[in-house]
Amino acid sequence: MSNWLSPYVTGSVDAVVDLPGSKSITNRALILAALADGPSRVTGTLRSRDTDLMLAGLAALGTGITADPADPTSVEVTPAPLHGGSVDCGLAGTVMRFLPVAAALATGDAAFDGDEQARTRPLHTVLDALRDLGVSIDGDSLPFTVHGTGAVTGGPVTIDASASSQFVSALLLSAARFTDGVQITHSGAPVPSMPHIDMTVDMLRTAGVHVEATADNTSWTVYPGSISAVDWAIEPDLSNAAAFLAAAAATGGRVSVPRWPSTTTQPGAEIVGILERMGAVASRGDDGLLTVTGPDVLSPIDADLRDVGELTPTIAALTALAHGTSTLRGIAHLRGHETDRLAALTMEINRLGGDCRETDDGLVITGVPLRAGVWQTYADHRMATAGSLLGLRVPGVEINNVGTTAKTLPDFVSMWETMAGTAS
Ligand SMILES: O=C(O)C1=C[C@@H](OP(=O)(O)O)[C@@H](O)[C@H](O)C1
Ligand SMILES: C=C(OP(=O)(O)O)C(=O)O
Repeated sequence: MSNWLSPYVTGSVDAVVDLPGSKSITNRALILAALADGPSRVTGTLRSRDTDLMLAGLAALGTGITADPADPTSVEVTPAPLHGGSVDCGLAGTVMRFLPVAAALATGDAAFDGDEQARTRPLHTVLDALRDLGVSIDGDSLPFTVHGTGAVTGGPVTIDASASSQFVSALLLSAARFTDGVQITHSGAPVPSMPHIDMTVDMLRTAGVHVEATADNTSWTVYPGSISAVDWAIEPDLSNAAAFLAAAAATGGRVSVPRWPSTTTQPGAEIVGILERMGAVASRGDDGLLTVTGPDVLSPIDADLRDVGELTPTIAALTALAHGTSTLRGIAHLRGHETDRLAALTMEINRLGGDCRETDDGLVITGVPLRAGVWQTYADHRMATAGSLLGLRVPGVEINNVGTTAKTLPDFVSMWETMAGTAS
């Protein structure tokens, strides 16, 4: 795969970057719309590999999906009784975990497969939970087949969700349509990415679903009932915004992101506080314009990223540019993301002459002078954006397969080059 020379800036960036919709909110809205009691319109839909796979998967199972030809981010979703079909999950966690639960409500066999690399991502927890809830499934990882009978009994189920919050979100999203709803008990090490479960609960409530969660983050109940059709307006993707805001921090420059929500369930919003801890200054105007201004020198941090693991590649790249040693903890579960992100970040930062060490649950990174080199991405969109961040400060960083950013941000290269002032 070809390499892309990521832009190097001698000064600082100064840009306004408008981000497309959130992957996480889009794929939840699409599932809820497909299971709702009437048609829904989703506006600001992210159109990227992960979300297009969700659209295609729902359509393959019988849901009516119509994108406005004049504005593909405006999508009409018309629920229909689900039937069997073939679903490609790509490398999308939200598709491989959320959709099988909806497919259990179908009449017929739903066959799931995905990228080679997706076959090793943790998945059996959600399939075992479905089995416990009365669903017949062949397989424990991709590829597998859900034998839907048109109904799921549901009821109590105990799972270990310490490898991914998506196991809980997956069950919650479809459970109102189970005959007995669901009562999930988590048993195991703490659940990562908790704000993503809060996002699921929040969206279920918006769709009129009765859902309860205990304060200790170990059990959730969804009562059986209908899911209301909702016209969903998707917020910009704040996790994708993080890499651009981090560019301001890395270069002592300024990046603004319009339409930053005043309140949000997206964990990506936490990037602002993290950048402030590293020395940046942030403000949000009444018009929703969030601006980050970078410091002359980046300070190291000691941060528990368990809730915001998705931000790790961005933060790790920044700490490799900071003056001092940073410790990132609480992120052992990143070994089951698109790739083993702890190993990948260590390998690639060190390949550029950096000083990164893996621990049991994270990374220890010391900022040292870096050199040119090829940054491998392991089919991971966030590895590509992390390498690009280093490329702003280190001349000659080439990103292998930058196209992997299409997973959640197909326009990444042009947006990044425009921000850096190198767009042709
Ligand atoms: O539910 C979601 O939309 C997500 C949950 C998180 O997964 P994990 O809990 O596996 O970290 C996050 O990292 C992923 O990018 C999106
Ligand atoms: C972990 C991620 O994705 P997925 O939804 O595929 O788990 C991510 O986008 O950082």
